[in-house]
Amino acid sequence: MSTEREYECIVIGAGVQGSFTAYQLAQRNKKTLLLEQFVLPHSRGSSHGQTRIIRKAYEQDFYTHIMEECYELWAQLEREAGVKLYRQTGLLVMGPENSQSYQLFKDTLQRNKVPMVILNRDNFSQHIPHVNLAEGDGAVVDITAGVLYADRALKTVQGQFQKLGGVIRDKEKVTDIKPGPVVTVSTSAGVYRAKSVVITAGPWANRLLAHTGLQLPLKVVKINVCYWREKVPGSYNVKQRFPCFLLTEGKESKMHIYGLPSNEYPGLVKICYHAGAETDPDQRDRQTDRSDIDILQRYIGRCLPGLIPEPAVVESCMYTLTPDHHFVLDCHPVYSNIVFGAGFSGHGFKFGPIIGKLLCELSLGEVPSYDLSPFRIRRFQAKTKSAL
Ligand SMILES: Cc1cc2nc3c(=O)[nH]c(=O)nc-3n(C[C@H](O)[C@H](O)[C@H](O)COP(=O)(O)OP(=O)(O)OC[C@H]3O[C@@H](n4cnc5c(N)ncnc54)[C@H](O)[C@@H]3O)c2cc1C
Ligand SMILES: O=C(O)[C@@H]1CCCCN1
Repeated sequence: MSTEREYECIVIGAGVQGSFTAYQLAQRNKKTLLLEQFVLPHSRGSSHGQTRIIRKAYEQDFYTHIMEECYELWAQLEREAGVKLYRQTGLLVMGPENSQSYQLFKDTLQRNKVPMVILNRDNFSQHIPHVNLAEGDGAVVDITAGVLYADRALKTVQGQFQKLGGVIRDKEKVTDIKPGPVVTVSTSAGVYRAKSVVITAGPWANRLLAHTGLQLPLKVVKINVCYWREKVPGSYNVKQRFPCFLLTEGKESKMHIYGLPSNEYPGLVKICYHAGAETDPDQRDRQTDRSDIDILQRYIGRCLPGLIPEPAVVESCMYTLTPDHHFVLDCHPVYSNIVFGAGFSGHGFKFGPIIGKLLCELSLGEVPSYDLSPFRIRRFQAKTKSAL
């Protein structure tokens, strides 16, 4: 086999997680191949679109802790590539004052001394114009939060990987993985071998893992990415310092509604529902459920009076959900040189740099920089079907 087909590591899937993993490996001077089934860039997975929220506000300390270093890694990439990837806007968290979820967000921010502001009913509209705070809701702002320029970030990290000598082969679908001390990876265009393989296939994770005899309890859902028109252009604009926002569990829904200031499409504010209907990732566009849009319309009509409660643009994206909505970062239980990152459950983008670092460490057999117990597959126990 020629040396172009032999690598120290092969990463499968060039979304945000695979791209950062490949970049980390190349930074460690590992000869790395990044394989992608579609022509890059594409909009058929989970990492496309112009914007994503970055925040330290979480219900669990472990995410807030990891974000400390993650912000630094984003800034490092910005400096290295000379590109702006992050814009600070703050994140407004709103939710029933007495609910567990809202209190957890607030407590985690306070306990971890994240710069924050607690708003009360009297000063709320002064700070956040054009938003009606629902009866009984509390409001707190994570000052550190903001927007990541997602498409630009992906292009940047892939470019830096290539500058370090990394190889990207797109339009090459992985069709088989043969485990062993050296792993053999077959694609639609050839056969490659590597000491280790990292699977970061997003919604297709279980398709790839099936080749290794492992299945994870993952559910793929389609998200309708909705943009809503401002009645007065600029009212919710990033330049007016309108923040990202997030609703914790409320009356209307068990999950969150969230939004980002108008930015990428002038006059349009991105507001979505944090849940969707199940889909086959290859049949995404055949899933036409719009019940989330009804919920959004009702919320916007009630609480965001400066928006026309009819979506102006609807795009599509997918979440890959785990039962507890925490990520999966682990080594294969039988083949330790096969590593995977999956189930990012609609909140993984901001963690890209650190997930890349952790998957790189796992694939090199190193002790990971953070305690991975919340992310290991053993938490699923009976739900992890293994044919092994
Ligand atoms: C609407 C929406 C809003 C979100 N908002 C936020 C947010 O505000 N903040 C945040 O942090 N996160 C957010 N997320 C979540 C975040 O975007 C995802 O967690 C993240 O993009 C997942 O990346 P990934 O690399 O795991 O998956 P993907 O981006 O799907 O990448 C997997 C890649 O693997 C490739 N692949 C699959 N099978 C094969 C194969 N056989 N051969 C070769 N290649 C293959 C796919 O084509 C794909 O490119 C949001 C997600 C959505 C959908
Ligand atoms: O990861 C995030 O920050 C957002 C929060 C709301 C749902 C979508 N993802």
